[in-house]
Amino acid sequence: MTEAVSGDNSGMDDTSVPFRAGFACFVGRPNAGKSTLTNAIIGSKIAITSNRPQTTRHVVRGILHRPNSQLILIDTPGLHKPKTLLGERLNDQVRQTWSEVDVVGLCIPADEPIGPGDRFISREIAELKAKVVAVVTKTDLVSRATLLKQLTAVNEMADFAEIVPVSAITGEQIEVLVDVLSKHLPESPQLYPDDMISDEPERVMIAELVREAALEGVRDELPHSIAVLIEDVEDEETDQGPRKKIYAEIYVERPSQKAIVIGKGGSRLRVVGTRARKEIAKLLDARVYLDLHVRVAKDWQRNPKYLQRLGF
Ligand SMILES: Nc1nc2c(ncn2[C@@H]2O[C@H](COP(=O)(O)OP(=O)(O)OP(=O)(O)O)[C@@H](O)[C@H]2O)c(=O)[nH]1
Repeated sequence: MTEAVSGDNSGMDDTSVPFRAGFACFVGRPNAGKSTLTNAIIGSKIAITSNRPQTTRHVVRGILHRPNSQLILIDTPGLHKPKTLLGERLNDQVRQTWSEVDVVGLCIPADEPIGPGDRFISREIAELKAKVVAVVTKTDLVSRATLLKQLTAVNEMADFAEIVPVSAITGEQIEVLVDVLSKHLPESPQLYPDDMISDEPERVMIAELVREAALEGVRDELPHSIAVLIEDVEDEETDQGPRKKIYAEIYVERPSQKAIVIGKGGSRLRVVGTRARKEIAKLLDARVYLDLHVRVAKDWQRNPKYLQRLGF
């Protein structure tokens, strides 16, 4: 059980407490709430979330600065049964990430019984050098009694360093979780400068925002068939001042999917462009011009050439 107290040490200059820094990631079966939790902790929209499983593709990092620690969060895609080359590469990427972190937070939803998926992942991470903290997510969805039962079940499932119940939606216990994760980091000097919240390449983050906008409202029709490549980002001067000119390509697998993305007379693509542009402008804190193209790349999920181009 967690024994950490949530504390705001800001302003304190306590040299007797060693500085800790390192990497942490959340793992868990699809839909366990990993991305939402990462967002709640970092406080900025850097990992794509959706109510469909397996939407997190890229390893995204957020950096959390505290007076005595620096926690670097890595967001991994869910481990799943690989059906395509993309699936296999994603699983390799997940295992690679797991082997590099200091602390792993195993996310188990409070509102669903523990299943074979949770046990499978739990066994895999038990082999790692990392400390494993069990995170019981979505506590806002259950009663205290149900939560207590789930905490007991999690406690019996494996030997965790700690168990922390949280709700990413209400924010309950988020600070406690950060304290617990930070406590298990190794003693180390700061690894990144103070003002960084992410070292994910800007283009990957921009691509995620375009992808999210393109999927909005049509997730059922095109769940995994969309990928986005940022071809170029240019700084340009205009009469209204500087702005970023971004060239993005949306890849789909079939002409029918291209039609869905573009919509009648290009109507949907305009909405996608506007939505994505606003989000990108927020991310970059700049004026943005977005040039969007939709291309059909047959079976890109199975084609090593495309996968490489798209960064997998
Ligand atoms: N009520 C409630 N819902 C949550 C909470 N955390 C996540 N969810 C919802 O659960 C669903 C899945 O959350 P994600 O964060 O996308 O889950 P994930 O584990 O990253 O999923 P994959 O990317 O598929 O591996 C979304 O609909 C979230 O809104 C929470 O604390 N409370």
